[in-house]
Amino acid sequence: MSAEFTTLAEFKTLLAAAPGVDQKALDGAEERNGQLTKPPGALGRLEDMAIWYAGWRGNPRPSIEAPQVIIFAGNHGVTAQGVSAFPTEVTEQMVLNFQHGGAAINQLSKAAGADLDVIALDLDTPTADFTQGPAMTEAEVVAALLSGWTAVKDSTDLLVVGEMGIGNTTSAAAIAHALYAGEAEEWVGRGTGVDEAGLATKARVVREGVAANNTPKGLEALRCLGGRELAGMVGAMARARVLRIPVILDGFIATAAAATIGEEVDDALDHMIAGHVSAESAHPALLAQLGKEPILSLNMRLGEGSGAAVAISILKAAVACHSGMATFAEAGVSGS
Ligand SMILES: O=C(O)c1ccc[n+]([C@@H]2O[C@H](COP(=O)([O-])O)[C@@H](O)[C@H]2O)c1
Ligand SMILES: Cc1cc2nc[nH]c2cc1C
Repeated sequence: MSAEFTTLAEFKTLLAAAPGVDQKALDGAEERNGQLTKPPGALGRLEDMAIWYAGWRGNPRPSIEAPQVIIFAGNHGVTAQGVSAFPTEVTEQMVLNFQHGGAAINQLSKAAGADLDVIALDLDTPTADFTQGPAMTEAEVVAALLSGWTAVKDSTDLLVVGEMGIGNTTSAAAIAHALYAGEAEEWVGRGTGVDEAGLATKARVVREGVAANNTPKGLEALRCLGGRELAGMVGAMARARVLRIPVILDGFIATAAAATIGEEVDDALDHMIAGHVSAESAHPALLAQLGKEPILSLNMRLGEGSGAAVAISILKAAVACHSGMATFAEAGVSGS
């Protein structure tokens, strides 16, 4: 199959043409929700989640049978500046760990009944240090977007995209600073566990990176300040939109990646729900920018799609109630 897009402009055009929510299914799900054997609203946000899911699947009474978790891995030239508590080689070592089934995401995917795919993106060729200019060329970012685009299975009915990339909380902070201004200090956090000096270095690097790239916006922020694994996630999120597959967002890095397409196409994030708020200090502010309320708050800061993978079970519970419960009429229960 020839590549479906070869430039960022073509990618944006595909994303902008992707379908919206199925209003008929959404209305049908609302109506069904009102008939289920519970006081109105008694299942709280589970009700909203199930209706949202039904709308995107185009089915007022859906089920979740085939969740897919995809982890993208990439290396970052900006690590040369000393922005992470761990060395770059950990990215590749953790990819092997994912492949051997030894990481948290292996257990969390299994527990959620999800398939797990791991995609390592040119780990031997880190992106350029973005304090010196763009992290990626257009060809590089398009190649990573395509990896994500083609990784989503047609049969998937719920998608989690996660990442592994030493240094990528600095990339995500730089994207957030470029998109939403504020001070660099507000967007940096401890990542894998840097000390005070590391935090100050991260703020300097973010400030310099945003200035060196002339405060890029949208997909240019992804190209100039992101990394291959962020672009892989964006490609998969966009493909999911085309296939009407709902997406659960993971932590700080996944949310920053999503924000870049939110800037390009108004409603591009409507098929995405925030799985959790991570312990990375700027994640709450980033979620607020996107108007997303997280499902979980568990003080996690692992990445790998881990927080979103835990949230799969919550969404499954919501959809199971919505589609499996009896109505008042079916159960012979008196209404209010
Ligand atoms: O998902 C998050 O919110 C998150 C917060 C802190 C760290 N991480 C993970 O840690 C790595 C990046 O941390 P760092 O310190 O190298 O920038 C990367 O592999 C992420 O998956 C992830
Ligand atoms: C060990 C380790 C595991 C990770 N998983 C995601 N990011 C990570 C960073 C480190 C350092």
